[in-house]
This record gives sequence, structure tokens and C-alpha cells, in this order.
Amino acid sequence: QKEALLPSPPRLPFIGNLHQLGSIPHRSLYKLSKKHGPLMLLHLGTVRTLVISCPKIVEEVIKKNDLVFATRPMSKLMDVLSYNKNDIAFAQYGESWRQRKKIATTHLLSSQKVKSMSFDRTEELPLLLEKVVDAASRGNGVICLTEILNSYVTNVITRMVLGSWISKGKKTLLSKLSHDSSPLFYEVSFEDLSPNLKWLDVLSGLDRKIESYKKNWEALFEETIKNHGQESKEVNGKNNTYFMGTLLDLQNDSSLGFDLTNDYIKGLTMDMIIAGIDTTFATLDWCMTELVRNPEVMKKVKDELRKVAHGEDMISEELLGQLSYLKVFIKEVIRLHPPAPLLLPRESLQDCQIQGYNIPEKTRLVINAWAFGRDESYWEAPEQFKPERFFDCTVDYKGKDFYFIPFGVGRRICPGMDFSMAIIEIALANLLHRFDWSLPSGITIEDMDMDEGCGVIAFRKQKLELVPTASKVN
Ligand code: HEM
Repeated sequence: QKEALLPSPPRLPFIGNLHQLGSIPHRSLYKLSKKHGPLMLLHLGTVRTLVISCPKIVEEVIKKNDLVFATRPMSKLMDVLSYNKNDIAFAQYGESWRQRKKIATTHLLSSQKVKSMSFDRTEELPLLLEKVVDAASRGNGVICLTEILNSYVTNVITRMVLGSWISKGKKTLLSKLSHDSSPLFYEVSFEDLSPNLKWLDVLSGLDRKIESYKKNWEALFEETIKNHGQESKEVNGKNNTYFMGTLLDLQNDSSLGFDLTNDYIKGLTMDMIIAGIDTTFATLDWCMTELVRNPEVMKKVKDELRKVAHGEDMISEELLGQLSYLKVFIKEVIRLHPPAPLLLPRESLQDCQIQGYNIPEKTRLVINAWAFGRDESYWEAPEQFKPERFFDCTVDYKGKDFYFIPFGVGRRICPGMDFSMAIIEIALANLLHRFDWSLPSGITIEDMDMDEGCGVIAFRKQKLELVPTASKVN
């Protein structure tokens, strides 16, 4: 059987190759792939895991076996993150999953819906800019931009998902729950290895952590559902566009053809928070980091903004279409810093073949999209930061170009691209139009650590501290 010959690094008893993942798994897997090839078989504990590090093999999988790999692996922790298999991102493939994904793409994340929520984004902008001015006026003018970006993204996404009446305390809790999801993803549950080992999950505190995580979400959901139709309508008037409101209203729509249960609504809402906040915030943070490291790029972005703004001090959403350099700049950032570098894991639903190897049912699949952005066969001088590479070419992140898939690919592709880009573009445009940005005195570009922290989402490990000064807008 050819499957047995799949290249595979030597493993240890019991843990297999787990120790080789290191603290930044996409970097460790990239190094391992240089030695063992672009298709490797790892044993993560008892889990057989295929790792793909080359776009050509992903193309083969998606073209021949997308359906075979359309499901996610299930485990005790995936049950929690998928709201008991009622969400989109972590739940298994099947008819009810398809219905939920369709609801999300049609009613929540379509480009029309994203446009219709312009008010929510625009209303948060002056608060973001004020926060920058306020933070800079205290102390020595140095601000922690990472924290400000985090709170901006949390504020925008929570109000778009749960309504603008959500209190500040709830927003903080949601931001914490979103951050808590990423490490939960990598926890090992002994009960998954054997039901007899559940006591170890109790002993390690994992069960307590899961219970408190679930309780916090439940309390939030219940309150939001109760208040829908009361406070929410008072604040939002007739314009009940936020996601949970939209979903609750859809429950009365008989043309849906299936029962949109409260559990589905909770699962979908949880996804929008978990999958939306950290990815969008990490991207904004990397964008500002690369701008400071590349002053000539910053100048080009600012020149374009000044030209388009015609002396106005705010950039409105109507102007974003004219900002072609800003758009290629963001593409270049996510080429080098995809926020979910290993995408989300998949699992085979039946036996299949990849590159002529027999792959049995229930094999986990990990795609190292981070490695694709650095592949010299596809990118000229991949380590160079050069937004211009995207001019005069049609390469895009929508899932057709297999060497640039920061949002994933195939049936499981991210449905939130337009939603996050709208938030990122308007924030960047205004932060750059209104302020000049520099490093605190005594700090140089060489001092900036470009490593990622550990977790499913690749945040930059070091917080971004910068000095903003008011910019001339004309
Ligand atoms: C820069 C921002 C974002 C990036 C880079 C990103 C990236 C990804 C990636 C890599 C996946 C897995 C795809 C795969 O398995 O092939 C994914 C899935 C998903 N994302 Fe995003 N995402 C972003 C923003 C958002 C936002 C704002 C939302 C919603 C508000 C969202 C909702 C989802 C959902 C629901 C899934 C699961 C799709 C499925 O399993 O079928 N994402 N995202």
C-alpha cells in the first residue's frame, strides 16, 4: 500500500510528532517540509495528520476531493467551539451545515449586506481617532496602537453582530471570549483519547475552563435574545440590521424551507465573533506594523489618500473604491502574514488518493497557507515587501489562485472577506489620513520583532507602540 510510504518525520512513542510543532507551528511545519517534502504525514498524538505545503497539491485536493475533505475533525473542544455542532466554522459537513452556510452568505455577509451596515462602521470611526488623540495626549505621546485597534474591531463587530445597544462591559467580555477560543483550539483533551481518562481533564482544570466558557456565552445569548424587540428596537429604530436581529426575524420566514432554531442562531453568532474579531484585528495590526517598517510604502498610501480626499479631513466609504494602492498594500500584508496561517483543519470523509498515495478515511488535513506566500516558484523575491507586485495582475484571495489562500479555499472558504475588508480599509484610510506615524524615540525598525505568538490566529507577538502626530490633510 503506497500510503505507508508517505514521507513522515520520525516520531516518539505516545506523542508522535507533537513535540515538533514548536511554539509557532506554521514555521516549524515549513522547516519540516523543506526536509520531508510538500506532502508529509505526521502523527499528532494518535491523530494521523497530512500536511500540505505546496499550492499544486492543494489544487489537486480541491479539484478532485473537495467534498471528501469538506468536514472538520470533531472532538470535545470542537463541540464547545461549534456550539454543540450548530455553527459553520467548526461543525461537520452535511445538509444542516449547508443550510447554515447559505444563511450566512446570503443574509449576513453578502456584499449588499456589508454595504448596508456602513453606518455601524462609520459611527465608530471618530471614536477610534479620538482614542488615538487622547492616548497620545497622556504621557510621552507614545500609544499602544495594538490595544486601540483591538477595542475598535471589537466595538464594530459586536455592534454589527449583536446590535448597538450592547453595553461596554459585554463588549469587553465578548473580546475576552473571542481571545479565549484560540488557545482552546489547541488544548488536548484526555477524554478524547479515551473516555476512561476524563478524570485527567477534571484534574487539569480543562473541564472547569470549558464550563465557564460555555456559561458566559449562554448568558450573553439569552440576554440578547430576550432584549431583541425591546431595547434593541428602541435604539436601532426600524433599521434592525444587526446579525442576531436579522436571524431572529428570519425565524418567521416560511420560505427558508427549514427550521432556523435558536441553537443555530447562537452557533452562527458565536462564529461571527470568534472568526471575525481576532482575524480582522490581527490583520490591522500587521498592516500598521508593515507601514512603519516600510516608510516609502507609507508615503505612497498617504499620497493616494490626500489626492482622493480633496482637502476633507475624513475619508468616507464612498471613496474606498478609488484607493487602489491601499488595496494592493493590504493584499501584500496578508500574503506575508495570513492571520490563520494553517487555515482550519479538515478531515477526510472517506478513503481517497492524493499524489497517488492512498489516504484512509478520517485522516486530518492541514494546509500551510503561510508557506504558500513565501514560495519562490510563485512569488518573485517573496521575502520583500512590495505591494506593487499585485498591480497589473489578477491574483486575488478569493480562492481561485491556490498560491494565495489566506481566506482558505473550496467549500470551506471564509465567507467573511468583504465584511472584514470593509472594516480594515476604512480604519486604515482614516488612521493614515489623519496622522503621521513614527516609532518611539530610541527604537529603530530593526528592534521590531516580527515573530507571531502561538495560537490558531497569528497575532504579532510584540505589541505595536507608536507616536502619532496630526497630519496635514491638504
Ligand atoms: C482578515 C480577516 C479574515 C481572515 C484572514 C479569515 C480567514 C479564514 C480562514 C482561513 C478560514 C478557514 C477556511 C478553510 O478551512 O479553508 C475561515 C473560515 C471562516 N471564517 Fe474567516 N477570516 C477572516 C474574517 C472573517 C470574518 C469577519 C468573519 C465573519 C464575520 C469570518 C467568518 C468565517 C466563517 C463562518 C468561517 C467558516 C467557514 C466554513 O467552515 O465553511 N471570517 N476564515
